[in-house]
Amino acid sequence: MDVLTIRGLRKTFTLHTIDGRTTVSLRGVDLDVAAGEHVAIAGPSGAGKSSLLRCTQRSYLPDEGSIVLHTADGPVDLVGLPDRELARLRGRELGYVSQFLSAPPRTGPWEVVAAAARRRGLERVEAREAAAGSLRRLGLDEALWDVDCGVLSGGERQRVNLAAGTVRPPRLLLLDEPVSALDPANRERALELIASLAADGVAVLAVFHDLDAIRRLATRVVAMADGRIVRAGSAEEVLAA
Ligand SMILES: Nc1ncnc2c1ncn2[C@@H]1O[C@H](COP(=O)(O)OP(=O)(O)OP(=O)(O)O)[C@@H](O)[C@H]1O
Repeated sequence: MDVLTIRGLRKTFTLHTIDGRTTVSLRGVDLDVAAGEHVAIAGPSGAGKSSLLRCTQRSYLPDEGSIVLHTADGPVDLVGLPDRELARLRGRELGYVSQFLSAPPRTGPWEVVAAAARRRGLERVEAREAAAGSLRRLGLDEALWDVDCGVLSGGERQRVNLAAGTVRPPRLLLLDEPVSALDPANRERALELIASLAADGVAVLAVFHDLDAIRRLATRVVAMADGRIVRAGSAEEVLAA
């Protein structure tokens, strides 16, 4: 069952500060991601990997094409979706985990992750419990659960981010380098958590620079170059090429 259907996606940036020069980041991308699939996007710097994730999250608005999320209420094209509808979907069905945590001031990890669980439909008490389970699973020291996220280390923040993205997982989860700041033991916990999402039917679209993570997690790899998908297949096939 497809969760995400992308067709003819194009994105060009106009650099107003440099005489209106343009950079093309996506030159017509077609991609499907099914429930329980983990699709890793590989490719050199500047290939368009993050642009593809950001267009799907709709933090970038594409110039052309469609990005259809097959939600509980039927298919929805995220391109052109009104902001209110988009905000509702981002809470419940579309998750995005970047390298960086953006938490409101003076909130702690437990509160941040519980708020994510509540947006996905859990009641207050269950949300707190689910958040505690996620933080524990990612090995975040309990002494840190109520401290201001602003004082956490990069690796601690990354785990809070991942816990918020995966607690009560959404239908489609976008991951942009989610384990880049983690030490080996915590990286291992995080990869195990991400691997377990497939069993819940979550569709994952991810960018990892780390080839070992791609080999372990991806059910399919798509290689991008110069704004296009140039190859797709198993991790072995695509990474060998
Ligand atoms: N906000 C932006 N403004 C202008 N140009 C951008 C912007 N975002 C991306 N680009 C351009 O689009 C192209 C693709 O960038 P993108 O970040 O998607 O590549 P990437 O494959 O994720 O690279 P990396 O692996 O280095 O993160 C690049 O040429 C980049 O300069």
